[in-house]
Amino acid sequence: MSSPYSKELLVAQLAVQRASLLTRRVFLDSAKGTVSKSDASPVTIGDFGAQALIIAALRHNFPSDEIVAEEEGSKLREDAALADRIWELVKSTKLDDEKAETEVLGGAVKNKEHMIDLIDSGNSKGGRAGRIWAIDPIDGTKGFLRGGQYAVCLALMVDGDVKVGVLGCPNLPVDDAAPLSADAGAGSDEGRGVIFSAVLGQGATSRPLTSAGLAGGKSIAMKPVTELSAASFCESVEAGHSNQGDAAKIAEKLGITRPSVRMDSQAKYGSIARGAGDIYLRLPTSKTYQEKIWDHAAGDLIVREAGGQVTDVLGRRLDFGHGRTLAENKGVIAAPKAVHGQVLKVVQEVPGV
Ligand SMILES: Nc1ncnc2c1ncn2[C@@H]1O[C@H](COP(=O)(O)OS(=O)(=O)O)[C@@H](OP(=O)(O)O)[C@H]1O
Ligand SMILES: [Mg+2]
Ligand SMILES: [Mg+2]
Ligand SMILES: [Mg+2]
Repeated sequence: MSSPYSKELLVAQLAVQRASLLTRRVFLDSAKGTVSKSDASPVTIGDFGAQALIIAALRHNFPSDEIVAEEEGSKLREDAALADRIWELVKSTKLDDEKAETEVLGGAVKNKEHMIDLIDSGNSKGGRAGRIWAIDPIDGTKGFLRGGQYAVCLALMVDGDVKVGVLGCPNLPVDDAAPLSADAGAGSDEGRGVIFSAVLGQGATSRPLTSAGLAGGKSIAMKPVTELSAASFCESVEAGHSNQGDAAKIAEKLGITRPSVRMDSQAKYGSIARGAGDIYLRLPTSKTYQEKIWDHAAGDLIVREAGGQVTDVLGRRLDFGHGRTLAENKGVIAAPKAVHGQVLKVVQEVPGV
């Protein structure tokens, strides 16, 4: 008998793999078709194209599941040139493995109109009931534009609980033992590109990102931390996304002398899950910003399945059942289970956090 969620895992991994290949093509292109959204954050043809390919694969396999995705298609109905560029990418990005491409992912998207409809269909409100997929087609879009790390993120929640999580990180080293670094390889694919995945209760894995079918996976685990002072921690690149000043105070109180590694996207969760780094701190910068579920769902499960604990700054589990946002959480602390309590205690000693 196959293990629970084996089909969901296979589809999610291949969908993330194909979408990651699309984003890689855009990453290498100097014209990324960037437009500004209503909240002034950027979105590119890579974000739209990756979202279309992932939703196409989900609709083919799980037509009645709901989907919460970051992007929407309205801009593409007003901007034909932009839609054309995305369509060129979407129709020409395929996995080399014919069986994976057609039998598992369902092959090519029919036409440009259908592509826009697919992009628009990730508009579920989310919630605590039923099967809901969360998609961030490019997490760390600012990093993607800067030449840094980014991640293609997909998670399945069932009744508000994350069951499957997959992260495609095209710019992280394939080697799980490579030290944590802000270096993103400057566009060279040599030795780079990894897919992290996890199923609840079944552990976490990493595998190389290839253009074929799925490459062999290896089990990953967080590194045991015996001395917190020797730990490495990572945080956001963007100072507006995480309070870097408070993080520095917390590191100092923990006796950590190494500077933080600033890395865009959920690549941070993947990096600590495989023991390249130890702790991920995301400290609120505003009282009103609500974290989005697609920015955390896959990473939360991958870290927990690799032996970590993930909470907010008040020590509460991240609750993905409140809708499109983590409305009842503030910030994120991800660390190996054995030291999470110590880190949380120090976080709570810093005034204002
Ligand atoms: N104010 C504020 N506070 C916290 N987080 C915010 C904020 N604004 C945006 N975002 C979200 O941050 C996502 C990028 O992830 P990171 O912050 O981990 O990476 S980065 O280093 O900042 O690029 C980014 O994800 P993408 O939009 O997918 O790039 C945003 O959803
Ligand atoms: Mg994001
Ligand atoms: Mg995004
Ligand atoms: Mg965004």
